[in-house]
Amino acid sequence: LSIHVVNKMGYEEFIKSFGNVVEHCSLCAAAVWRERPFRDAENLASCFGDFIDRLPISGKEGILRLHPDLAGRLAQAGQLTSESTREQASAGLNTMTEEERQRMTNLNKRYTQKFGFPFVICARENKKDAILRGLGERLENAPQTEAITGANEVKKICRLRLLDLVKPDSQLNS
Ligand SMILES: NC(=O)NC1=NC(=O)NC1=O
Repeated sequence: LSIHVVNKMGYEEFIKSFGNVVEHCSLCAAAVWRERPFRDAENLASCFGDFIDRLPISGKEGILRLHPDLAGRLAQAGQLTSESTREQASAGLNTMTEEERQRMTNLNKRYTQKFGFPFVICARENKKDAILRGLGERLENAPQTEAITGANEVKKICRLRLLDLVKPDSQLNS
């Protein structure tokens, strides 16, 4: 997509195109549409980021609750969205040993029990060892801290998904 095409979209088309750049949260796209026109993909990503930053803690937690666990039940059942499937595979989460998977499952369960939302990290910026380490470390954080830390990871995931969708004109045969 060219940013010029994006800027001409009505909100239905915009939501259809960007409804999953924040996992299962088309509300974000529905809200960000009003900020058009966007200069480029980075500007579009920062509009999504600002929307997430402006949410109250309850809204940030809500966005985190919409995320699938890493290497969790949905992943093992092959029921992740295509974006999540690709991201989790890129971190090597689909090639874990049984021991690693067990450790991930236990840590995810402890994290979700403590915070009331799942552990979210940008899988494209981390490999499985960093993810397991991050999960163990962040488990010690205060709830308020983790809602914000998780939301910042969602912003990284969202930006990378947008950069996949919106290409600079130089890269398009427009
Ligand atoms: N719980 C998660 O962190 N999920 C995910 N992170 C990603 O980068 N993709 C996901 O599906």
